[in-house]
Amino acid sequence: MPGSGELVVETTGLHKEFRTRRGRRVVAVDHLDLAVPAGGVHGFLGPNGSGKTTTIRMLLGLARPSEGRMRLFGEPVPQHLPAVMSRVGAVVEQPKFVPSFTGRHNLALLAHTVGVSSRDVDAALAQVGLTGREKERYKGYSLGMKQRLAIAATLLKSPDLLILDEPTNGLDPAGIRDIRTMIRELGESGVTVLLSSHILAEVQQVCHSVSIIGKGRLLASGAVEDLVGEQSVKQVRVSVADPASAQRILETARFRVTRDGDRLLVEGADRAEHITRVLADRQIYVRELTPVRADLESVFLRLTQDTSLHATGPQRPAVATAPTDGGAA
Ligand SMILES: Nc1ncnc2c1ncn2[C@@H]1O[C@H](COP(=O)(O)OP(=O)(O)OP(=O)(O)O)[C@@H](O)[C@H]1O
Repeated sequence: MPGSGELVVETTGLHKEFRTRRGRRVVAVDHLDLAVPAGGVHGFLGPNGSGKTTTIRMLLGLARPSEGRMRLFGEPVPQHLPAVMSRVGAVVEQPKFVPSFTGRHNLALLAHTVGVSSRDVDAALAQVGLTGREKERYKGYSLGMKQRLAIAATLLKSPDLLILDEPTNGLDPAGIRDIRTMIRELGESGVTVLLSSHILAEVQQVCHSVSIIGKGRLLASGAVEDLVGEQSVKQVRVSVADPASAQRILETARFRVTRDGDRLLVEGADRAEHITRVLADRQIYVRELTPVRADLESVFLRLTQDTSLHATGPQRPAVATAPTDGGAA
């Protein structure tokens, strides 16, 4: 196991450009600095097409970077990939299982090739919650069960790092919940999980830390709590007897107000006193006034929407959030 404080995954200035058949340049990953600490679940978040899969493919030696450096467990890759690959499990695409074989038979075949025992097969099946379903044929498995078997296959060699690329894609809500629980348990068991996803609400419940990317660039990274705290929307939720009148009064006083059921969301968390006074002057008395904390989803939306407003160019946030006003073409 890596020591505490050690980075399991690290990229510095990682850059990848593709050329389309017509010769157009596509920047898939733009000078990306990633730092994934040991232990727990790290979310690798970004909208579709933001460069997550390309980054993961480069880490695994499946694509060649145009520029930049990468390390896994402190070792430079792809140069030292053979030395560290035994510690890495990855589900990037659906592995090829034999449809007519049972789940267990498929895993046993793989176990044979990686040289682990049938006891390890049963342990991996138990870890992904397939115990009791292992004697069913693979072709009868639901998408969620297939995904779990794919993860079980990577667990056979007891990896220290598990890389999962959009593992809940195409699953129904129950399947998503099952996979989420499983990922959380894996993170708690000491495995470092790098979980790529564009589904934010999902990730917030599972991840300890995240890196958020947009258009191949790092927009923010750090502990979920810190990101949510720093990027808080600076709104207050106001409850009054007559929200419609209160909204009119506050808007006249140049506050930005939105309706939230029978309450109001007012921008300007630092102006709580002013809000109370403006309303009291018109005989409207505040029953509740609470600051609204952002969730990861609203942080993500704001950050990724901001990137669409700025030209592309390298940004290197030191620790937490990247400035969104520094992009240069
Ligand atoms: N082989 C390729 N040739 C040309 N462009 C590519 C190639 N692979 C990826 N791209 C482009 O690179 C960008 C990043 O793609 P990538 O698949 O890494 O994003 P992603 O964040 O994983 O997206 P998704 O969530 O949709 O899987 C996209 O614009 C994509 O079209």
